Amino acid sequence: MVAKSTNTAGLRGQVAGDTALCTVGQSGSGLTYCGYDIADLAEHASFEEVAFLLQYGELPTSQELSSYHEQLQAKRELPTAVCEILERIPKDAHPMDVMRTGCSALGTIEQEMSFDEQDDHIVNMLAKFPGIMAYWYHFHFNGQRIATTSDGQSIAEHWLALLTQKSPESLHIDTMHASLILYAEHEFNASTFAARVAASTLTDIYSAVTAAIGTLRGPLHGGANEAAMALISSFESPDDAEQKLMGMLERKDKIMGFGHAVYRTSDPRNVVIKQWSKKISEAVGDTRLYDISERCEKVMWREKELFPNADFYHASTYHHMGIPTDLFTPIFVMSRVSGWTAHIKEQRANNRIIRPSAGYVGAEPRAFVALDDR
Ligand SMILES: CC(=O)SCCNC(=O)CCNC(=O)[C@H](O)C(C)(C)COP(=O)(O)OP(=O)(O)OC[C@H]1O[C@@H](n2cnc3c(N)ncnc32)[C@H](O)[C@@H]1OP(=O)(O)O
Ligand SMILES: O=C([O-])CC(=O)C(=O)O
Repeated sequence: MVAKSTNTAGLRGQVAGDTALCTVGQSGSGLTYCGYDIADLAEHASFEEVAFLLQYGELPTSQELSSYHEQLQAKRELPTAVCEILERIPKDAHPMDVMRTGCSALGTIEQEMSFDEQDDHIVNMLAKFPGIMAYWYHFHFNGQRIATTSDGQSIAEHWLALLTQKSPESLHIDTMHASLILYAEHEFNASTFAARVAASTLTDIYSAVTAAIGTLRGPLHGGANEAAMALISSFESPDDAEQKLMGMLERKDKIMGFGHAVYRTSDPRNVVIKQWSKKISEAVGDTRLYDISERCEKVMWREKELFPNADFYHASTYHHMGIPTDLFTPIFVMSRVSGWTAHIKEQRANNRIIRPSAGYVGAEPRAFVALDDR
């Protein structure tokens, strides 16, 4: 007899393994990395301190941090072969596909030959991902072969310097640090789980990260920051937003940047990125998108008890920093690679191949029918 559906859609709420890296929603809406509250990290730490924490389990001393900075800076330059591959990717490719291909290409040229080298390759990806995005972007949109090194001390500053080809202002650097910290890690989210599944086969670190990038790309996951931008920019004013949102909810449309698979009442990253969105909007003297976003937040809670997730206020924040919309999700990659690779290390340290079972809901056993008799 064929079994009934186990109805475990999305594996929601099921514990699929252990981690020492992160807790999500333990007190309803809490988020910690290695025991540290996200609000403290976002306020007091740099992204490099957080990346080090995830990679090694402890916050760095100042000596460890300067050595980490030096390692990261030393690895920024892209191999010529990677630049050549980036030049061949079409201009109309989605930048997330560029990140996926860039990561994969890097892994063919700077291969991980042994797991003993994993920490070097983690630093390599953290150092080079901004350059991969910026090189492809400037080659295709500005006809320039940029240098993928910069004077930028941090990954935040380096990325902004490569993107804008000028020294970024300190408000933008601080905002980018906070954003990269908020996006760094989130337990067994879809892309991290994909990375762990890949890692559990004992594949190389670039293959596992490539799988994760492809998974983050979708609009139900990391791609929601771009989709949220499309949403808020389709509204003319807060009143227009309210009116149109009501229609969308009636049609049962998905409202991008709202809701979460784990959090039930709020996403703790929202309060932080919302503050940065307000600051940046005020700094550019244009709070229209911020006001529209706030009205969306109010309507969504009133109508559906749905709240903005980490992606929603990232849209107005990045937009007012002058970042093109389709580069939003690649920034998520530059950050989340810290979390993915920490999970890959953790999986490797205590590995068993991840291979769950399926509840079978197909046809009853039946006799084979020859081709001519069908
Ligand atoms: C960094 C990140 O990846 S955060 C997530 C980014 N993704 C988005 O913002 C996309 C929009 N949001 C969504 O699609 C969902 O909320 C997800 C994918 C994040 C979570 O999905 P689920 O765990 O299945 O959501 P959940 O079980 O809470 O859904 C409950 C109900 O609310 C509805 N709902 C959830 N989110 C939304 C939304 N954004 N807009 C409209 N309705 C929604 C669901 O359709 C469901 O309705 P139903 O019971 O009538 O089917
Ligand atoms: O945890 C999730 O399902 C999605 C998410 O918020 C993230 O990956 O940051």
